[in-house]
Amino acid sequence: MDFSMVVTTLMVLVGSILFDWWYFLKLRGKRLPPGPSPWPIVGAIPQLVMHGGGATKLAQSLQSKYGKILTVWLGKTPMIFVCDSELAYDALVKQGSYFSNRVKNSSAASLSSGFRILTTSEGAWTVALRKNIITYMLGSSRVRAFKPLRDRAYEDIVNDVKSVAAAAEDGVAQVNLKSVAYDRVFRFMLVLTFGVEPEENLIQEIRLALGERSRLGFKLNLGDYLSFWRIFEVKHRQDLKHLQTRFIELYSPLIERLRRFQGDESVIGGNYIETLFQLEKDFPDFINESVITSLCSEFLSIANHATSLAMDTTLALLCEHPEAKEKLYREIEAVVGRRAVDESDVPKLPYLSAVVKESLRVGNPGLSTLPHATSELRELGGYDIPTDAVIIFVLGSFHLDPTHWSEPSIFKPERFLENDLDLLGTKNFSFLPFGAGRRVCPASQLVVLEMSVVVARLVQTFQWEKVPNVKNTGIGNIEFQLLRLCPEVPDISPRDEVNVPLYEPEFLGESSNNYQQYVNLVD
Ligand code: HEM
Repeated sequence: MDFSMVVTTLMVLVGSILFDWWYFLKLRGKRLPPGPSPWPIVGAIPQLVMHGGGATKLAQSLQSKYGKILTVWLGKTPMIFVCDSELAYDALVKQGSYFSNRVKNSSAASLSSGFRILTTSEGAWTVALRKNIITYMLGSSRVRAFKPLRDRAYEDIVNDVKSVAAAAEDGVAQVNLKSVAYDRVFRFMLVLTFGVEPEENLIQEIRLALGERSRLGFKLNLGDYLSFWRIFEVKHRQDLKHLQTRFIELYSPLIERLRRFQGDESVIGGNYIETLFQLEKDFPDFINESVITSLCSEFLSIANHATSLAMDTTLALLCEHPEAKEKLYREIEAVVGRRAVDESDVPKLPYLSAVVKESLRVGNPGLSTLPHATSELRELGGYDIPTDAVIIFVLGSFHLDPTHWSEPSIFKPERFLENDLDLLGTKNFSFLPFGAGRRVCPASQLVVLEMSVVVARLVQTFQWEKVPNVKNTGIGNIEFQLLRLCPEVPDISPRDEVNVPLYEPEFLGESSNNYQQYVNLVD
């Protein structure tokens, strides 16, 4: 490095430290919620590193000292954690139009084609994307229309587990349910996205790339909080760029095929790409191949982990509470009998619904919402919330709040037979697994249906027990990610054989094509 290079680097370093310091002092002047005193320049980053469990877990551990709304400084940025359900109601409902912005950071910028995906964008574009996903992908009529695809996924999950059981010598096998469920949910989501199940090697390539997206995208990038640190993240930014190019390579044959052969009989109509082509007509300047690619990656990655983790966690909780598992089995036997549980049975199975809700309460895969931001300086709980703050609603704290729940950390599905709490917090916010307000998760109906059927079929088909002494190998809760590693790898041994009915093709929605062709295509 020559002398002028050294001088320039030093000047950039000093300049960015001074900028961060000025920025920090500007925000320190506000009446922010209390929290640990920030260190100069770095804020609470050293505490975060020492804690090792991520910022949300750190905030939860500080709650008893600082109260239910607190600030943890990451470098120059205040992260405000709302651990109280009533304050969350104030922010997400009463002041919902201000608190529904998203936070911009460097990884999100690269992975979202300049913040044009649903989880990062704002304004008219967000409204259009939400409307698109709610009306054409996840709304009730579309959920009904895509039922045949889900039926196939349910059957595949049970069959995959059966083949593990069949291969076991003594009838007892170990199965990693998270990975079985992930694989089938992923394939289902691929068909929903592209209208066809891609060839096996392409599926594996997409899966690898999405794994890399989670790893790079949800990593805490210090450069977002300490400007000078950005010079150490050049490689990270290059990796993100390469990854986006890789996604374009992987998806473009699938997208191109849909563009060229619209109405192709072998494709499931109403897929995500087709809805994006429609959106392209309304927003020609806003959407392009790179944006479509980012939207697909978002759709595929947000959906799979959370759902398969939630299924896995529910089963693990049932294994820990055999009396609840037996009660569920008896309910299914009494109401459904010896045939496989179908989605249409779910409303007739109140204990199943209570099990799913209780699992989402104590083991919610999303410990918190995605990060929110305000569109202008607002007040919450008597404190200032500036536009530069990152705001996290800690759903896990609402769910374990002793003022709302008796014995909050105990798994007791019966409590949901006695209360009338729904999934969207319409009664109160003490139970809020999918968030609320303008940024509420649009997939709650789909997720609960999938969880209910998969858990019911697995309980009616197999005896499950937890493998003793399996330790959590995990990485725990990663910041801003709807991910939670579940330690359990349950043991299975087959119950009496259950006759899963052969798939009956049915209505697939207005623009859909012949299901049998789809079956031929994927078989
Ligand atoms: C157990 C499974 C799931 C849980 C617990 C869950 C929960 C959540 C939560 C807490 C949020 C953040 C809300 C906020 O920031 O205020 C969210 C956002 C979102 N979820 Fe889910 N989710 C699940 C599965 C899914 C699936 C399967 C999909 C898609 C098929 C999906 C699509 C989305 C989208 C697109 C957003 C962003 C909404 C926006 O920014 O406007 N989620 N989810």
